[in-house]
Amino acid sequence: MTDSVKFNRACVIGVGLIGSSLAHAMRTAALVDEIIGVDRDADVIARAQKLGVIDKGETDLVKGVKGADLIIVSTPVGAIGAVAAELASAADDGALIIDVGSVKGVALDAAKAMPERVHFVPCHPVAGTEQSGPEAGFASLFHDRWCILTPAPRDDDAYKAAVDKAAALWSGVGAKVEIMTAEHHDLALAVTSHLPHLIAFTIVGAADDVESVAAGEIVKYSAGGFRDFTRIAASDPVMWRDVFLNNKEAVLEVLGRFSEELAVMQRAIRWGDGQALEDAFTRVRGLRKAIVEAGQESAAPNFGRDDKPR
Ligand SMILES: NC(=O)c1ccc[n+]([C@@H]2O[C@H](COP(=O)([O-])OP(=O)(O)OC[C@H]3O[C@@H](n4cnc5c(N)ncnc54)[C@H](O)[C@@H]3O)[C@@H](O)[C@H]2O)c1
Ligand SMILES: O=C(O)C(=O)C[C@]1(C(=O)O)C=C[C@@H](O)C=C1
Repeated sequence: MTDSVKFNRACVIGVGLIGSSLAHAMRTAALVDEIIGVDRDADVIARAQKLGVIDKGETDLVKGVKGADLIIVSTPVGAIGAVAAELASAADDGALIIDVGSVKGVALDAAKAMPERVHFVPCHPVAGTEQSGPEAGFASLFHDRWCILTPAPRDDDAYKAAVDKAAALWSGVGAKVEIMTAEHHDLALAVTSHLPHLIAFTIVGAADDVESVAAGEIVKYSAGGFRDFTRIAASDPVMWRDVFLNNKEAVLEVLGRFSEELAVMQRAIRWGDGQALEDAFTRVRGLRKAIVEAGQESAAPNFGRDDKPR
């Protein structure tokens, strides 16, 4: 395992929340000399440059990645395949390519399709917020958070070294690194991230549909639980559209189980079965305790981080 790592030129493709956070974090940790931003939106490039997130910017990927020894694909998941296909010929020999997508099956397919001269290591930092765009990024986003790597099945030494380098990069920005298969990642994250987002989008939508409760009342009485759901439901629609389209099977599997549990609750409420409700709530309360003890809970609303712009 490589202990420390340093890049000459990083190219961040998709300079939004995660791309700009990684740019800030790499700069803070002195892991890179120069950062080039590539985004399909020229306005994002202009804003990122003004904020000092990137040194130079480009809307043309082929020009932007020239000379980069590190390429970070931080676009929505639905764009990873097409971006990787361009990188197959545009990236310099020996370049390390990572993505940060929330679904790993699609990134693994892209990594497998890469020529051997470049090294694509799929990554997912399990850290984020409901905000998007270059203004939302901050250097400490990845501190003490997990970053999951799902490497391609390549056993040549150059690829193994690239996986080590990717791990060292994430450690260098404060993350804890874990390696697993893309399939396992996508099922685990369907449970811990994708289904919760789907539920939040649905709950907030359902509240909006209850015509006899005025919108003003929803705002007025949103002090606790519902307010937390509205934060999650404010997440980027394009990002989440792509997550659900690209992790269809795992999400449908956990959604099926959720629906069964919900039906059990519905039945207990209908029949006044207090014991069933109490037993179910007691069982899940233990999970929250375990998460807090493992230090994985975040103190909303600003995650306890001083440098997070709000
Ligand atoms: N937001 C989170 O909490 C979070 C956490 C971990 C991982 N992720 C993953 O990180 C990735 C980026 O998410 P984000 O929240 O930073 O999104 P974002 O909307 O803040 O930024 C995405 C950027 O990508 C650009 N883009 C889109 N398609 C492009 C293309 N084909 N070529 C170049 N640029 C393109 C957009 O213009 C935008 O600036 C997603 O894959 C997401 O699943 C997000
Ligand atoms: O805290 C939040 O706002 C998040 O939604 C972050 C979160 C998550 O579900 O935990 C969202 C998507 C990612 O792929 C990783 C992290």
